[in-house]
Amino acid sequence: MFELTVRSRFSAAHSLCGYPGDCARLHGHTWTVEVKVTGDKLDQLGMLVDFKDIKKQLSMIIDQLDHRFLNDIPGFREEGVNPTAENLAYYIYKTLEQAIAAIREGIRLKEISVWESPDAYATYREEFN
Ligand SMILES: Nc1nc2c(c(=O)[nH]1)N=C([C@H](O)[C@H](O)COP(=O)(O)OP(=O)(O)OP(=O)(O)O)CN2
Ligand SMILES: [Zn+2]
Repeated sequence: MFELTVRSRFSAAHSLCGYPGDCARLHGHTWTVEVKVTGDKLDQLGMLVDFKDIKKQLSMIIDQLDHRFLNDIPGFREEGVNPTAENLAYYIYKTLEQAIAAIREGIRLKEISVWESPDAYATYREEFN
């Protein structure tokens, strides 16, 4: 099994409704997003999948989040979901899942991690048999 990892960053504000402290107020982070992709077979170039193809998918979702108020993004606002690191990891996973699998047969999105700061991050993954 091979595993590829690509990271990117974006800046965005959020507030955590109902949070018993400062994080309920408007504030921002430089978020880091990490994508992990797995699969068994390399292509004729010796790649599981071109990093560029993963970066392209990641940059599309990053463009939708960068310099935004995350609470206003559909998926958070409409559902009344707080844009925590956990919920962002889930949101990005669900947004990228199909597009990553479509890059090449036999590869799949393993997990998404989202850092709020260099010291704190959340990961979402789905278990497959
Ligand atoms: N499980 C989670 N806990 C917290 C989240 C989260 O998304 N998931 N988010 C927050 C707030 O967004 C908060 O801004 C982050 O707080 P913290 O990690 O403490 O980061 P700071 O930059 O404020 O660091 P300090 O060391 O506290 O100054 C809170 N919890
Ligand atoms: Zn925060």
